[in-house]
Amino acid sequence: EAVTAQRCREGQDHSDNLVGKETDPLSDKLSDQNARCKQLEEQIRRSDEVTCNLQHKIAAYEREIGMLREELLKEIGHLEERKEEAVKAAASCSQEHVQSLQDQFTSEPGVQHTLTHTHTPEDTISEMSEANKDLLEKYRKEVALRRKYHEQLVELKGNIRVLCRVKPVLKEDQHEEGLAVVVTTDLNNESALNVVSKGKGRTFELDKVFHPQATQEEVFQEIEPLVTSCIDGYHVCIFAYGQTGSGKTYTMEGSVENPGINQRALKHLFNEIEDRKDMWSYTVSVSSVEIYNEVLRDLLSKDGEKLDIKMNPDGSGHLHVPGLRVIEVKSFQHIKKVTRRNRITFGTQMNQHSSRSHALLTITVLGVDLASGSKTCGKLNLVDLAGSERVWKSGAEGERLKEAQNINRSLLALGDVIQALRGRQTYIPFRNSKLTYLLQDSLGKGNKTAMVVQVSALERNVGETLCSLKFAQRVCKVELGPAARKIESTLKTSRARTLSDSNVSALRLDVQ
Ligand SMILES: Nc1ncnc2c1ncn2[C@@H]1O[C@H](COP(=O)(O)OP(=O)(O)OP(=O)(O)O)[C@@H](O)[C@H]1O
Repeated sequence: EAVTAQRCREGQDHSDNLVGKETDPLSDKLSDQNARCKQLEEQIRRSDEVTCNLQHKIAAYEREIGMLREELLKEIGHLEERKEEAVKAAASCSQEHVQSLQDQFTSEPGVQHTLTHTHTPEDTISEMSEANKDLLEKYRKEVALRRKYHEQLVELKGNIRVLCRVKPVLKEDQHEEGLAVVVTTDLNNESALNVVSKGKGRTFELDKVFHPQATQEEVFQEIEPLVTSCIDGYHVCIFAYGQTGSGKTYTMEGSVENPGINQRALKHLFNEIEDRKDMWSYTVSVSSVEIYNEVLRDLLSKDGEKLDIKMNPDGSGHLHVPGLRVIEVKSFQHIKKVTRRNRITFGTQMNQHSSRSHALLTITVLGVDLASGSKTCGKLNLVDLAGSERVWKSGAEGERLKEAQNINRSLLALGDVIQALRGRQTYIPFRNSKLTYLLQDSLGKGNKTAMVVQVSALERNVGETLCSLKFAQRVCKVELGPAARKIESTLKTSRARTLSDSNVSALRLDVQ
């Protein structure tokens, strides 16, 4: 029995040893995994800390930008006040001077004789014109300072800005299905937009989001610095993107009572030109084209003449559109007369008055500095794109299908160009559509661009809203490098460079 018991104990020890041998590696693995988990938890904690820090930094930068902007505006206000004071002081001083001279002439005939010999009226006039020169010089310096601040402000904001405008729910939307509001803005964060789709929430970060009640003036205020840049000799492109009926035309053209970006930009442009007339002479000209089914038409010609885009035979390397009507305009009223548009519109299931063409209004501003004779050439492209909805949703067939396919193809080409810019590719496919070909000199390096992405807040449009916002985020991540003024001495070469640079990998893209 004792022997049996001894064997049993030995057997037990043996099987314990076996189990121990099998479980040892497992518990080692377990403790390895536990250590790894702890490491990962530590990493997550550190990443959270970094994210939190970055969020604080971003908030601080945004506050700083806000403060800088306020300071700049104040500074501009002060400069304006100082300019007015100086001009007033100079005017009253010269009046007093003239008055006292006249008094002396009339009251003391003897003085006339003395003055003729010691201080002639010509001397006085030349003194006064010297004083005026001084004032003009001061004024020039102030304007230059103002421009510098203005450029800093634009640089601070970045040279490709993606704005989003949420269309308010209108009475005419009320009778249809899918009326729940699924797109919301954030009161505390003016660059965030929340979209709920299939029960899931998603937040998009853009440069600026306008809530549905935002006014036309509020939208324009964001665009205004870019319009001013165009007078300073930059190439600027502002375009509206979004599904049919999302408010592109409302934002760009607006209504009679509530004009949109186009009219406000033109008014601003002519006001600025008037303000600078003592120092600069400007020539403003406009052209207007429509791209419908990949056919380019001149909207300023009587019968919408068909046009083509070609390389300029002058060897400068930039594009031109032979036969395009370019009309010189003298005032805001004049420009309104010549730009009456005639876009091709057809009804689709999405919107009775949907515009199925891309419309481009281009304003060229040539400036001559009266003092130095140097010249600038700015260009403002205002682009109202055709609806971005996917073909299947617009219920298109036959002609309409072809039309929708062309629209989608050109918007896709626009996306590809942006993707290529983002990816620092050596080849940028500008030629894949008439739209991108025409926008070539506004989308490459050295230009300033703002895209207003229009979205509907309603559930029934949520698929298109998500598509538009994804497109917007792609654009948002493209950095075009510092913008470049087009000044005449370097105009030819810089323009040529702008075009050819777009085709090489020299783009300084800072993509996240
Ligand atoms: N912010 C807004 N406030 C008031 N009404 C608006 C606003 N945005 C759009 N609308 C109205 O919604 C309707 C559709 O807008 P709009 O024609 O601008 O859309 P769209 O995107 O240009 O369409 P399409 O692609 O067909 O040109 C119009 O009646 C317009 O007046």
